[in-house]
Amino acid sequence: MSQGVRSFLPSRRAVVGGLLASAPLLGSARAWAKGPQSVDVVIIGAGLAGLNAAAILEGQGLSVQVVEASDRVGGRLRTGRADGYQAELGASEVGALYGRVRDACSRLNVGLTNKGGIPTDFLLHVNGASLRPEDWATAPVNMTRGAERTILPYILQTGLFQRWLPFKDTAAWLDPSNLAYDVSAAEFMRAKGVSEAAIRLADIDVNGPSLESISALSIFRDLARARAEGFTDPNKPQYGVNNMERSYIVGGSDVLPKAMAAALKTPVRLLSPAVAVDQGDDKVRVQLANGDVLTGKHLVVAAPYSAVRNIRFTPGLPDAQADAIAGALYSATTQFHFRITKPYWEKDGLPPSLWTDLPFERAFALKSPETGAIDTLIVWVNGDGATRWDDREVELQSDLVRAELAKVRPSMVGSLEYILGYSWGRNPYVRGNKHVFGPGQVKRFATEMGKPVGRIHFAGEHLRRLEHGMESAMETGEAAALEILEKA
Ligand SMILES: Cc1cc2nc3c(=O)[nH]c(=O)nc-3n(C[C@H](O)[C@H](O)[C@H](O)COP(=O)(O)OP(=O)(O)OC[C@H]3O[C@@H](n4cnc5c(N)ncnc54)[C@H](O)[C@@H]3O)c2cc1C
Repeated sequence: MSQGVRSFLPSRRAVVGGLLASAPLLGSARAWAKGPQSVDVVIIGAGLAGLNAAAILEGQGLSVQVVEASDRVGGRLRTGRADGYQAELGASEVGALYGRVRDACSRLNVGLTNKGGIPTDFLLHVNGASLRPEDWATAPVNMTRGAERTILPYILQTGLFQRWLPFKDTAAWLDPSNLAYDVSAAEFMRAKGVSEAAIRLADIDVNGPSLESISALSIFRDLARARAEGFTDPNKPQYGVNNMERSYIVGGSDVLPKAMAAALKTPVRLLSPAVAVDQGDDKVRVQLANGDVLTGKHLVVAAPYSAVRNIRFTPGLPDAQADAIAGALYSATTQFHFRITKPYWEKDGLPPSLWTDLPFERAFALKSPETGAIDTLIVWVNGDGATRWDDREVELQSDLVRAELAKVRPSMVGSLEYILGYSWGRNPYVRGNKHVFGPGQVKRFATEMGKPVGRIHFAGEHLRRLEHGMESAMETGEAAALEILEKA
């Protein structure tokens, strides 16, 4: 971890620790009531960002009403449960440096475990041929060139960008000297002499719509953060088998946001999408889809900018915020969970997981940490690949996945039972897995897009500075709460 980050974190945590120490955090069980019409702070969105802001503000004696568009709290923490099977459909890995998430777990008696699904080796399926990773460098279907040929396709994207990483400090992505990297990642690769064949393969793993549409600086930002967390080896994939330490929430990721919501004095108002915001001199009015109006002295908008796009602001927001909202780019992600009923890899003698250039992209066969048996297959599609299928229900998409798997790997036929799936691109209140910057967007609005506009404050992972994932949601919720407390 860079010195800059290390020196930053304790002071922030100390401030919030002090605030939370006085917070009455255990609420009683209650029904989801309609709630008050007028409060100190209205918060739009009951993901970790909104819930953390609410906890801090309530802890300081302010009255808070969180409104949530969907029928549940947690946003991108979503645990599916079906037929005795528990599936994380959103966030699951709690990084070693997630101070705020870990702190919230410990205050709310939410358990963490280090036991998660254990990854297994990949079979490659590229340009119509199946092959083992050890045969990749010399395979005729390997169309990459020169030194690229020795880099496994699932390491190409992170491996190359990690080798080129121009900064190690997690905060440096906002340094004006790094704006030269705010260009299309694909263009950046071409300028480095990377072949079109390698760009095509690297695109499969990009956590953004595509390498063409995402800024190289956006990738460098994430890699600098992943590096702080222990992902330092460019020869290993970012997922699976590297040395990053992780924990998982006992009972499922959604246990944490549920506990955070239950600890609030005023229950979260579910099924209440905010549709319009009117800011006056001394208050902000928030109109919900059912016509109800809530009034707050302040507002925290803790919904993804992909959803904030559908909220009308009067007066209109300044250019930086308006541009950031209109241009917000999210990586679609769809997952399909299968129970493995027969060890298909014993039939064909090949590695259990699959990495492919086919529409379903990747299939992770996971070993149970309890039994050691390989019992789960998670098919995970990212970016434009996921968007391509998002015109149909996930159940229909799962039929396509099964048909593709059968073509590539006949031994899988009759060995898998589909349990459940989820498309984040189809969720109208999120529209993707995470926010990324397009070429030129860091320069255009990264430093301005989260600044308060009068009584309106912004939070959510899209405004992350030093952190990522769940921790960034907590970080930005905390920042919005502190902005309001400084004024109150
Ligand atoms: C598949 C997947 C895997 C991930 N894996 C990890 C991981 O392993 N580790 C990690 O740290 N992070 C991971 N993440 C990222 C992490 O989940 C997010 O960074 C974090 O949860 C975002 O929190 P948030 O509060 O900013 O937004 P959200 O969780 O999206 O919450 C925003 C809320 O606002 C609501 N909303 C939207 N519009 C309105 C409206 N008009 N009115 C009222 N409410 C509205 C939404 O319904 C939602 O509940 C993953 C995400 C996904 C999708």
